Amino acid sequence: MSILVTGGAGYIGSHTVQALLDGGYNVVVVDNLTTGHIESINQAQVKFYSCDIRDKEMLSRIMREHSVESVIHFAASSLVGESMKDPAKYYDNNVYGTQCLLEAMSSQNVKHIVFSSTAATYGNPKQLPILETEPTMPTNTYGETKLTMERMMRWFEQAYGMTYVALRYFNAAGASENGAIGEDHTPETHLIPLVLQVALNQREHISVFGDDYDTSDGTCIRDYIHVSDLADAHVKALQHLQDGGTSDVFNLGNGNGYSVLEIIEAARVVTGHSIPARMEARREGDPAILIADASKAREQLKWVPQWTDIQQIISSAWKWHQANPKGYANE
Ligand SMILES: NC(=O)c1ccc[n+]([C@@H]2O[C@H](COP(=O)([O-])OP(=O)(O)OC[C@H]3O[C@@H](n4cnc5c(N)ncnc54)[C@H](O)[C@@H]3O)[C@@H](O)[C@H]2O)c1
Ligand SMILES: O=c1ccn([C@@H]2O[C@H](COP(=O)(O)OP(=O)(O)O[C@H]3O[C@H](CO)[C@H](O)[C@H](O)[C@H]3O)[C@@H](O)[C@H]2O)c(=O)[nH]1
Repeated sequence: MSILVTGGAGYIGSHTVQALLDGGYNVVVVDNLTTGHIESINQAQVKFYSCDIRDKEMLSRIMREHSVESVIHFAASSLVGESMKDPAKYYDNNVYGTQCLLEAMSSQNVKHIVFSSTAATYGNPKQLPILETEPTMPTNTYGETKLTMERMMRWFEQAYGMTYVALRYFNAAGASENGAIGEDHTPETHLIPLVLQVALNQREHISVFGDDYDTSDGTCIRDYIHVSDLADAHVKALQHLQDGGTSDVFNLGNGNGYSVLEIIEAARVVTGHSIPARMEARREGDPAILIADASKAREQLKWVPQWTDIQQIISSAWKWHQANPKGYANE
């Protein structure tokens, strides 16, 4: 029996693959390598297929050949800004891609799926910190497609009986403790790696997208969660389903909000670099504040994040970026 990981060569996927291997699982990865890196996969331990999730036939064949029992589904397009400019790409890759995956699963009688959802499903929340019961009103196409994917799973469960866990994560950050894998996106759009590129003198300054939000310092507030804690939550969610647990939705975050300016300041302390910042216009689709209440995952999945300090999280990313200033291209 194997676990199929879609998008397993990506940032969060590769860390989860490592956590699954550490947990003794057989792992099969499918990834079309649009944003992922083959170097992030240990091919001696993992069966890797260069495959697009929209290729239903190939997915079905892989599931059959490897007696796939459950799926962990990361493969998606996931940039808020891009999703506002190219919504068709997001409906095609995220919604249609997930439909193909679920159809392949039902054709092969694969029973469980753990799925990457996002805080972007909430939009601008009315209550903070955000509980899973908060209304979902996405402010961007990316969040809308993720919500559609969640709903699709609910209907597929009713029709075909497969159970799912949707993990709504907040902002992933950091790198593996042993320094083997980390975040490498081209182009990079995420705040922490961009700030660290300034510290590496690869960029002259960090742009701050809007300082006129209704927050303490006017910049957006996010809840940053370490990628290894996310990986651990996936293994726990998988075990929940394998143990007969019901389908559910869980937030994954630390419950602490940091503004863009606070992240830049924390990175100055970690790196010792002045990290010049320049105020710019708002980025389309950005909600002002996203902070998780993840007590449900703590209680029901027994998930306990280990990386709760923002300087620790940034230090872990800094270690990776210093050792791999060009990402996986270094190797
Ligand atoms: N990074 C975050 O802060 C964050 C927060 C919330 C949710 N998420 C979600 O987590 C998941 C992983 O995010 P990430 O930051 O690791 O992204 P990533 O881009 O590093 O990883 C995505 C992987 O999926 C692959 N992929 C994309 N489309 C594919 C397709 N059609 N067929 C096969 N493979 C495909 C890519 O090549 C890549 O390896 C995404 O679904 C994202 O929406 C990320
Ligand atoms: O150069 C930059 C980059 C980002 N930001 C700001 O920093 C904050 C964080 O932005 P990121 O791009 O790092 O992350 P997002 O909050 O946009 O999105 C991330 O977290 C979301 C959930 O909260 C989604 O799931 C998504 O996949 C993931 O990219 C935002 O306010 C953004 O406007 C800047 O000011 N300057």
